[in-house]
Amino acid sequence: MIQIHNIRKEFDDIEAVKNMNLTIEKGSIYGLLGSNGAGKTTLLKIIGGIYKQDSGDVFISNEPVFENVQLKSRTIVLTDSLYFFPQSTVRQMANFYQSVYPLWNEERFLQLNKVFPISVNKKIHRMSKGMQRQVAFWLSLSTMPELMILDEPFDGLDAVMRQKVKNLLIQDVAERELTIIISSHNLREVEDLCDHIGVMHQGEIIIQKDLDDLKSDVHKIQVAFKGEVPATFLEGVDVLYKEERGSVRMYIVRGQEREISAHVYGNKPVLFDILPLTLEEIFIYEMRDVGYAIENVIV
Ligand SMILES: Nc1ncnc2c1ncn2[C@@H]1O[C@H](COP(=O)(O)OP(=O)(O)OP(=O)(O)O)[C@@H](O)[C@H]1O
Repeated sequence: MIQIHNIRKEFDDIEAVKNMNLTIEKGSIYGLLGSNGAGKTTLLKIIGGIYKQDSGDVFISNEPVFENVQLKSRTIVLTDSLYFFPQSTVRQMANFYQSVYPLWNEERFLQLNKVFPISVNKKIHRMSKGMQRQVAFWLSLSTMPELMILDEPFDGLDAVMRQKVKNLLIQDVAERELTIIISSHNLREVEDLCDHIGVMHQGEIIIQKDLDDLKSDVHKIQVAFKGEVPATFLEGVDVLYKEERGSVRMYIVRGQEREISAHVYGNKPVLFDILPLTLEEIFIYEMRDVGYAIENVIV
């Protein structure tokens, strides 16, 4: 389990992470979303022990994270900039990982060559961006990590390879309780992978929920009434966003489907439809609710 208590991190005069509290259960896949500059990478680097927080505590399995060599040997942090030794081949990098990560699994490394069809003798710097990312996953998964921290991890991978990597990650979560924290702007990707979601904005977590609960808590409704919208209708709904298309109104509302439907029917609509939202839509509307302009996002 990862426990974060009241952490803060400042760069010069920017408060990148503000008084944050967060708990991530072992074996879960936690999706960290947020606007540009929200503080996601900073938070991930603090959890990965790369940055030290200015105040507060971070514990993984009850151990403090920063400068904890034991924990680092069971943690993989994959960011958008990958690092390999200059001129090294896959085999040479694998030998290095083997010397640093005590749980290195050579058998798995050899087996994964079927998933990542790259010669172990090939020099990594001569590979394409996507192939280098494949090598990063190949090496990372062979270290048998307990925690993987992934910042925009699928950039450069083709659709087939993305699916293969996702399957490997899910398999490790199911079979050996790997914990994954993943930050991505590709919300569709996060939607099929994650079980928990945290949304960051200006250094704070503004929403944190089980993904299924999050999706069952926000709905899109289309409704039309004979004449004006009844005041009693508007009083009983928590509206995140509204749009008018002639006499049909579209509302994004918070609440459970059954209660919303009962409330709308009570106001005698001439037309009513209720739909679930995608994670991408929920993100856009929730961000609007905290003042992040989306006028140009909705078309
Ligand atoms: N090394 C650094 N030095 C100074 N300021 C930094 C540094 N790293 C991050 N920041 C600042 O901290 C804030 C949070 O940045 P961070 O990279 O954590 O955001 P992010 O949510 O990952 O953004 P994005 O989605 O754009 O990648 C930003 O204002 C950024 O300019």
